[in-house]
Amino acid sequence: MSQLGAIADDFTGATDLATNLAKRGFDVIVVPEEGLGSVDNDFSRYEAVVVALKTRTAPVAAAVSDSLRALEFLQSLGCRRFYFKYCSTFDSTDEGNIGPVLDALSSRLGVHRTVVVPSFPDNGRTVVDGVLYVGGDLLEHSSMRTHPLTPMTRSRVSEILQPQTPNPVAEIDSAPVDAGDAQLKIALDSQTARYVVVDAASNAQLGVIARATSDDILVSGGSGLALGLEPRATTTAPPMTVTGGRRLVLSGSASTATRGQVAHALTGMPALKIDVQRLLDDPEKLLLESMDFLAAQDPDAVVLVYAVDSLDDLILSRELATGGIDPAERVEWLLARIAAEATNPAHGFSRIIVAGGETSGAVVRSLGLNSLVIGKEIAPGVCWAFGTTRTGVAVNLALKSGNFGTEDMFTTAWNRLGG
Ligand SMILES: Nc1ncnc2c1ncn2[C@@H]1O[C@H](COP(=O)(O)OP(=O)(O)OP(=O)(O)O)[C@@H](O)[C@H]1O
Ligand SMILES: O=C(O)[C@@H](O)C(=O)CO
Repeated sequence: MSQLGAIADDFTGATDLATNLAKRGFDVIVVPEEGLGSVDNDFSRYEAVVVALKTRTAPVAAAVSDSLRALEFLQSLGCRRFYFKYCSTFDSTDEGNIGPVLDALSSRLGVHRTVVVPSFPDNGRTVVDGVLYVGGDLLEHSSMRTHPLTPMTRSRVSEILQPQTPNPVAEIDSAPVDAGDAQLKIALDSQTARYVVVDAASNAQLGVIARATSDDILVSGGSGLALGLEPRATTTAPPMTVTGGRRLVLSGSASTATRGQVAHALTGMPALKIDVQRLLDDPEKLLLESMDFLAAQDPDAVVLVYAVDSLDDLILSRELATGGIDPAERVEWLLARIAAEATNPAHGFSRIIVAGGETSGAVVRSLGLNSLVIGKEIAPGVCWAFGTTRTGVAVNLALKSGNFGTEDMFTTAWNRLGG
């Protein structure tokens, strides 16, 4: 069987998908965009390769060209089946990139029909009658409505995707899914639309969709669809390397779950909140002060640097944003620079949890990681990973999507790392 090649539109999404592939027994590696040209790596032993891009909120042309470059890389490895991973809450406005990237990938691959399956029931994301729910609430009534970058104000997946593509988007409800994979395949094969949103509210239904599309060259969705793939024989992959350096949490996420995790961590963890006004005024000075703060903490403590503990922080940032400087970019810049400085042996941090997809992309870019080996699952869609920075420092990272993970995750995830 040839390798599965996946393209994820953000970094936490890539490790989310890799977590679920590993759960199905796949020996899987995540390759950040910077690693695509790396000649040092041999990815041939992996059963699945997930390319991590930072294209979710990129300009459309850049998202398309990066995705095609990732596809060419995966084809050069010999992959013949592809999985385009986007967010289980879609995270894409009318100007968004999911439609254009699907158009580009399917045209390049000569594919006439691709399923659209955002469901991830283990994290409460389900599609019923074409409508996306988050923990039982309509997507448009969930916290995604106020997301700083990709506010979701509709819930019907076809209505979100259709404005992004000239190709028709159809829907298949749960009846053919519940009739089993042969019936679903007939229903899919009778579609003339290029994209077909398929209902799924359980892992059993995702299993049916995965079997019905097992011959498809291209599938698309959240990471949940991977939980439906046929399990592989137990992997013979060596265990992930565990480092022993200092521990850090970098949170640039404003999501509801992250704010709960920050509040929980603040009850016992040394913490530094980013002062956005000072970040806009003198970013280099704030970086220096942040590093002084880290250096002053007990080396055995987990240290937290965070951007948001209340939605009021985002309102304040909007008020402060002047002169074309984007506070969100500045926050990403600061957290990424802190990660790079903190992993310098002089500071000694090598175990880091990063909260937020965009934030994770900025941090992984800044560290210059060429690949991420996947370790133990921490929570649905979140795992430990291992990589080596461009300066040769071995690090363990957990990249956490904004709304994933238990409230005590910043304190307890370390227990899953072992070592
Ligand atoms: N105080 C702030 N003011 C303005 N922007 C901020 C502030 N704090 C964080 N941000 C920005 O908000 C964005 C949060 O996006 P990110 O993807 O990292 O988290 P998320 O949306 O919660 O996670 P996910 O995409 O995984 O659901 C980042 O660009 C971050 O820099
Ligand atoms: O699919 C999800 O919900 C996550 O992997 C994600 O992409 C959030 O950024």
